[in-house]
Amino acid sequence: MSDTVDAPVIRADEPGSFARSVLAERHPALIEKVRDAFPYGPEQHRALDALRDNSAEGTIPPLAPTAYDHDRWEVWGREHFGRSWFDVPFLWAESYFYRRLLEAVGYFADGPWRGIDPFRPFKQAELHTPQAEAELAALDDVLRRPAGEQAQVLVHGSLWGNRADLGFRLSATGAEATGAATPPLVADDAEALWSLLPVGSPATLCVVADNAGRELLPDLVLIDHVLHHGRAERVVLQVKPYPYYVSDATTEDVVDCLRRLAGAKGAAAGVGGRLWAALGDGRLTVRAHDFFRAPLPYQEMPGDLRREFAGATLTVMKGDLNYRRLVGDRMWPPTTSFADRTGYFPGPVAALRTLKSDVIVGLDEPTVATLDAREDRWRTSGAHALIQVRG
Ligand SMILES: O=P(O)(O)OC[C@@]1(O)O[C@H](CO)[C@@H](O)[C@@H]1O
Repeated sequence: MSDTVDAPVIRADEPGSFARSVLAERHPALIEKVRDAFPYGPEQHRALDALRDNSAEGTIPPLAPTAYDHDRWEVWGREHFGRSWFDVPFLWAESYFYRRLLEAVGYFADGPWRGIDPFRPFKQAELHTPQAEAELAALDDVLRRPAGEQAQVLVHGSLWGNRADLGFRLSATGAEATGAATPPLVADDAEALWSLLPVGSPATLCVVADNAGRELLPDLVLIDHVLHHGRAERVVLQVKPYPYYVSDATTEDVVDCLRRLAGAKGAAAGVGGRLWAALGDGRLTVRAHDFFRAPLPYQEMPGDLRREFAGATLTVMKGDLNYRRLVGDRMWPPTTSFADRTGYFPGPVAALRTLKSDVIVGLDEPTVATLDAREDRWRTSGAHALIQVRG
């Protein structure tokens, strides 16, 4: 690891970079989308205007001393307050932007808007699109196939479901946004993943969720498969403790998805019913550890979370943000070993991720050469995906 540990931390200081486009283009667009989705009052409009102006040009302000979780952000933000949003680590800047956005809409304040998820309308709409309907109907066929085939299809469903996040679609176009064809994976350790969960083993699977809506639905279907086919005795689903990165799943989103499944027709309803029962008898647990909304890499996880991961037979990290936190949000040479980068992780870990930011490790030379030769933006377009496992 030591030869690559100095890979540059990703920041948004370079005009034209992906990170810059997220802060300078996606974030202002998101503020307007949230503003339009709710009948907010003048105070919230003023706060949203202030956040828009500040995050475009200003320096990063600390939270007010009376703010919810002020003390934690004082520590997390010590080195960054007072600097430009573009000069601090990209991971930190995005995370703090979401914290400030919640503040602006009154999420933490006493009053009627407390606890109202500003992204909920978008997450809910996703559950009722024709695509979601078709994906649920397709389960009638998929769940009749042999178990091994189901496993293969469902892991890909969960993987490509990651392409569906709203933050990504705020700037993606064409095939990137609609998610047309799915090319071969740039790394595919699916076999290693399933070998860690043999049928009949007393495994505990931990799934660290990413997005709600159209990603969480296939995640839940995959979890049902694992429990129903005896590949794990227990599953722990980790979600975010508060709304984050637009579409990230919270407990409320899990409940919405379960209701959607249970209320669907055919095989999907069976999945919903089984998962509902699994929550009732403790085979499935939902947790929302506080660290999942920290602006930090998993290498800095606290002891209790470390112990939790250590107790799992396998931890599956869903999505791009979890990948960045898992391997470190740096410009690694793409052939850097995934096993080395995740060596600190306290147990077997798998990443299921579509490529939507600059970070990438664990590729072989020929794959990198082919991608470089064919596409300018293969790291960030969302057109490619991977399954990587460290056993
Ligand atoms: O974790 P997800 O949902 O797969 O992806 C989230 C994400 O693509 O959105 C941001 C840009 O809006 C990226 O920086 C980030 O990694």
